[in-house]
Amino acid sequence: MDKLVINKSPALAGDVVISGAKNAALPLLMASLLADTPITFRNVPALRDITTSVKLLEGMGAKITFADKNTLTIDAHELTSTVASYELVRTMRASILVLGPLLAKHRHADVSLPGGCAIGARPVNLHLTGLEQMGAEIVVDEGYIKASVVGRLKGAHIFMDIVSVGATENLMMAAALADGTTTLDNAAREPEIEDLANCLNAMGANIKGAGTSTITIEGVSSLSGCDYSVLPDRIETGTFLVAAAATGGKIRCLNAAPDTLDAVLDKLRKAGAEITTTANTITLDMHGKRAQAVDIKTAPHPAFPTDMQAQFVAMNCLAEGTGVVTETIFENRFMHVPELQRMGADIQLDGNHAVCKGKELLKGAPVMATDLRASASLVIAGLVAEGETHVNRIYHLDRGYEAIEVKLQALGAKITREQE
Ligand SMILES: CC(=O)N[C@H]1[C@@H](OP(=O)(O)OP(=O)(O)OC[C@H]2O[C@@H](n3ccc(=O)[nH]c3=O)[C@H](O)[C@@H]2O)O[C@H](CO)[C@@H](O)[C@@H]1O
Ligand SMILES: C=C(OP(=O)(O)O)C(=O)O
Repeated sequence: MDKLVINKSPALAGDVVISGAKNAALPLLMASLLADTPITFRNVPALRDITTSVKLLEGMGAKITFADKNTLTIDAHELTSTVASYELVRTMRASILVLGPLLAKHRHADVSLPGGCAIGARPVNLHLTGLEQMGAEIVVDEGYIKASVVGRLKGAHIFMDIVSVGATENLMMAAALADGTTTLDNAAREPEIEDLANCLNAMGANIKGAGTSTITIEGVSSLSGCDYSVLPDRIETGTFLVAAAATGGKIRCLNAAPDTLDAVLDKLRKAGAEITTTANTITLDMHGKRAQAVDIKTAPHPAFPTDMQAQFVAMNCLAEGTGVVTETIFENRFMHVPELQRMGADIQLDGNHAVCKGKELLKGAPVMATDLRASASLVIAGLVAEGETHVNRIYHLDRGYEAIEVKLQALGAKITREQE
């Protein structure tokens, strides 16, 4: 397995081109299962999770061709199987998103239960009860969700008592081909939900209200392919901005979507960054200053995203003052804290709060992380720590960041990828 070797780096400077969003691309790829004709996706990030999704869809009989590393065409109108096996699902939880489309189009699906992961238990009860409300018969047997429906799924009024990105996406895709109208209440409002709705509408669906907490889907009898460009990755963007802020740098993110990052940009401004935006660029300038520690509380969009929490913890560790970081989405999302402590960070964990006292100095160390954003936070810490940091087991980082070391090198970071 590869590792990243990082040395204390100068203030990051220059331009970085943002990739398409992992969390938009994954549901979009699964939505191709609904289409009767080929669908082309552009701005698809070259990531391990995309490779896994391609394997998953190909395993079901979909034909997939790449025009280049970020453009692919999927023809999934004829499938040979409706099974998503444990081997693939366990490496990527978003595989659960094949359930709604398979059920809606092919009327049955066997999808491995994703199981827990490093950041929490992550149950899928809302996905299942929503589909049951639409008429699906679901049993969980030998670790598999075995779902079927006689005839078409039926539109339903579904209230979700927890805001869930994945459940909203799965149910929206299922409802697109259902018979009648579905209303999703207390729906997630993440930009990736809007991106999926936009693509489904381009395929012929009739979805209104995506991006608000009530989504109405008028089912249609068939969907066709289209040509769709994936939304820019707001979490990748935020990660580069925080890396620049932690190093006192000045960077410009190109091909970004500033509108999707309000809560993150607000916190960066509070940390002392000067931020300017155009329609698709974000410039951050710390004017060489050390960041101020900031308080963060994660919550569903449009509040502060849990996927940016770890990166801000890393920044707070070297900032001026004390920042209290509160995680409200996942019960175990402080895996980066013990590793940052090994680098000398002063962080006190108290339930779902991490109290980060900024220090003048962190020291490089061998570290590793068991989830994606925790790994990103260790990379940021490595850029500002004295000496050498080895971020081991970067499997997770490769799930969600396209060529992170290449993009950081171009900004002046001292980072290389080596064999462990
Ligand atoms: C591929 C993708 O888009 N992943 C994102 C998605 O994950 P994902 O869609 O898995 O996250 P959810 O929004 O579903 O999870 C939010 C909370 O709801 C709970 N829950 C969820 C479903 C359910 O049936 N029952 C239930 O209790 C979860 O355990 C969690 O505590 O949103 C998360 C929250 O913004 C992000 O961190 C992930 O990066
Ligand atoms: C938690 C994340 O992803 P996933 O839902 O794919 O595990 C993430 O992107 O930070």
